[in-house]
Amino acid sequence: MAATATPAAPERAGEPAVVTTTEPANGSGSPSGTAGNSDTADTADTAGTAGTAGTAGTAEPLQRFAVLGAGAWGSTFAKVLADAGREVKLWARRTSQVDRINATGRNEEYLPGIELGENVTATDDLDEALTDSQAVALAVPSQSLRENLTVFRQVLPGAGPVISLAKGVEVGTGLRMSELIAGVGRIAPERIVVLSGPNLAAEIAAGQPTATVLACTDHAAAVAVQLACAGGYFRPYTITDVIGTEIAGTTKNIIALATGIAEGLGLGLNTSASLIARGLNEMTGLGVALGASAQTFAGLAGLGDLVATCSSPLSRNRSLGVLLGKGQSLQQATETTGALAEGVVSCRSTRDLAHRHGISMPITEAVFAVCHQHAAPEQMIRSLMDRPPTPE
Ligand SMILES: NC(=O)c1ccc[n+]([C@@H]2O[C@H](COP(=O)([O-])OP(=O)(O)OC[C@H]3O[C@@H](n4cnc5c(N)ncnc54)[C@H](O)[C@@H]3O)[C@@H](O)[C@H]2O)c1
Ligand SMILES: O=P(O)(O)OC[C@H](O)CO
Repeated sequence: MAATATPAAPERAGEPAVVTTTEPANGSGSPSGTAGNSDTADTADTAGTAGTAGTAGTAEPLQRFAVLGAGAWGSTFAKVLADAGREVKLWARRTSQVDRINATGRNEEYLPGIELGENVTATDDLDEALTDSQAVALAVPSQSLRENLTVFRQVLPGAGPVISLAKGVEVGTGLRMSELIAGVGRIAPERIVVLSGPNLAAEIAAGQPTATVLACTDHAAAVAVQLACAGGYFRPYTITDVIGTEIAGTTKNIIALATGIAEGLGLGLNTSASLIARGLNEMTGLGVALGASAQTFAGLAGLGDLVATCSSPLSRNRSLGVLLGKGQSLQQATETTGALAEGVVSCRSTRDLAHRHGISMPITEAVFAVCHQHAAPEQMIRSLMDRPPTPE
C-alpha cells in the first residue's frame, strides 16, 4: 500500500508547522563517514562528529533508508517506510534470516504473516545496507547498541538523519541512546532523530493506525524523517525534546512491568490506573530533573506510550510482569515469554539515574526489588501503599 506523506505538524500547539521537505546535504548520502569515525570513542564525547543533519531544503523526501536490526520493530519500521514509498535495506546478523526474508518477503520469526513490501530487501552485509542510504534507523536492543555502534560507526553515512528506535538507558553509564549514538557512533547530535510513542510492532505491521513522535534538536531533520515515513496508518509528529522522549520511552516499560505484576496478582483497574498515573508522575519527575519538558510526558511519547504498553497483551513488558505477579521467577518468566522486556534492565539503569539526581521513583524501586532483589510481587504493592501520605 503506497501512502503519501502528509503535511508536517508539530505535536504541541504553538510549535511551528513546517511544510517544506528536506534532504541530506550530500545528496547521495553515501557512506562517507569512515574518515570521521574513530574506533576509540566509547563515551558520550561528541568531538569529531561526522557531518551534520544536512537538511537544506529540496522538494523530494528522503528516499533510500537502511534499517539496522531485523527484529520486530526494525522489520515493522522497514514496512512503514516501504508502504510510504521508500526503498529500504534491512540489515540482519544472520544470513539464514536474510535469505528467508528475501525468499518470502516476510520476517516470519518476528512478524508472522506480514508482507514487508516489495521495497524491502534484506542483507547481512553492512556496506551493502548503507550504500547510497540517505538515512539510517538503528533497531537493535538498547543494551547491545554500544557494541553494535563500534562496528556501525565505521560505515555509517557522513550525513543525513540517524533514527534511534531503541527504548532504554544503558546500564552502568546511564547514557540515553542518543548519547550513545553521538559518543560511540560519532554522529552529530543534530542528526539524531529519536522515534518513540505508542508503537506496538504487531499492530502497526497489521496496518492499524498509530501516532508517534520524532524528536530531534534540529527540527528540520525531524521533519525530513516525518515526511519520509508518514502514511495512512503511521502519523509522526515532530518535537525537539530529545531527553524527554527518551526518558519517557525507557521508563514506561518499568511502569508496564508494574501494571503487569498487579494484574498477575489478580488486582483490577483501580490499581492499574493508579500505577499508570503515579508512574507518569515519577517518569516526569526524572525527565524534568534531566532537562526535559514536562509537556513531553503528557504527549505521545509519555502518556500515549504508557497507556499502550500498560494496557496491551502484546506488550512484552506487561506480559512478563503478569507472569512475575503470578509467582514465576524472573528466569522462568523470561523463558516463558522468550521475548525482550527491556524494563527489566531499564529499572536498574533508571533507578541508578534517579539516585544520582536525587529523584524519588517508588514504583521503579518496587519493580527493581521484584526483578533483582527477590522481593515477592505482593511486596511491590505493600511498599507502595505503606509509604507515608503525601500531597499529590
Ligand atoms: N517491538 C516493539 O513493539 C517495539 C516498538 C517500539 C520500540 N521498540 C524498541 O526497539 C528495540 C528493538 O526491539 P525489537 O522489538 O525489535 O526486539 P526484537 O527482540 O524483536 O529484535 C531485536 C533484534 O536485534 C537483534 N539483536 C539482538 N541482540 C543483538 C546484538 N547484540 N547485536 C545485533 N543485533 C542484535 C536480534 O537478532 C533481533 O533481530 C528495543 O529497544 C525496543 O524497546 C520495540
Ligand atoms: O512490547 P514492549 O513492552 O517492549 O513495548 C513495545 C513498544 O515500546 C510499545 O510502544
